[in-house]
Amino acid sequence: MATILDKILTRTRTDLAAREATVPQSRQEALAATTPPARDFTGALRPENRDEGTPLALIAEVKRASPSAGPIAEAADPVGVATIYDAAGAQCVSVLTDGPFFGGSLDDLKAVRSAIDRPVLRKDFIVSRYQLAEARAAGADAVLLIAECLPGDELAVLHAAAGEYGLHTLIELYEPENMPRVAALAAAAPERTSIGVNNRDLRTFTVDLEHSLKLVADCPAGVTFVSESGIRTRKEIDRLAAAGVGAVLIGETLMRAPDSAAKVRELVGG
Ligand SMILES: O=P(O)(O)OC[C@@H](O)[C@@H](O)c1c[nH]c2ccccc12
Repeated sequence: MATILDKILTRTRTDLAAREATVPQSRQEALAATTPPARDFTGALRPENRDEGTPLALIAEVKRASPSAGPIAEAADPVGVATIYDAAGAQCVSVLTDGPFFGGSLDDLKAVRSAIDRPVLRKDFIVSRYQLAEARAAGADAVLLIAECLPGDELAVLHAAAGEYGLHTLIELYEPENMPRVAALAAAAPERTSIGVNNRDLRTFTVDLEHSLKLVADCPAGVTFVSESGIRTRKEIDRLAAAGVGAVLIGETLMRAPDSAAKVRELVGG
């Protein structure tokens, strides 16, 4: 049975081919080369760059909709949301740029990047070098690479290519069997790589925080471990922090909060 991830990847490849036919790779490369340097996404998550008493770092996500939740905040203004995250003290901002399944766009990312001074992550399903050039050309400071989407040496190839563009990488995994190759890549480039474990099983959409609590033990020293998805309460965050989780990636809880600044402070405030 085709999982949601299979469906997303099929669509991603179709849309990518269309973009490549309109704006050639060479053009994206040229745009990327003239984009102001990337901000230090990986460094921003480190403990020395957080206020005293903050349990861990926050990557706050701009997310209008998702396959698991349906519409979340379809009319949300990405710049307005990101500005609130920034002012409330999130260390980094993640912007979904997938259109068909998450209602996002590269224009959202561009607008957010120029409105705030925090590092910005392009959250998408990256399967080719073209998308890396495109990310940097749009101003992204970091990209998500998903181990389950990049079998064999594809993950290592794109991770190296991201480095060439000056992009930092958040490497995500769900399947524990992917941890060894993810950990090896991160340990070899800890200044530009973090590891994220998704708590959401993309086959069933079930969320289980225990998933990252189990895998944090396998994170190499000096690499920030990010727990992703389904995080709702300060209690959960304190528990993750106590287990050695260095950062959390939160979308839905913040997007749905009537006062997202207050929610940021409640979740990660000192
Ligand atoms: O909205 P949540 O449950 O807080 O989750 C955020 C983030 O972890 C989730 O959006 C996500 C994690 N990995 C992904 C990969 C692609 C798209 C989205 C995601």
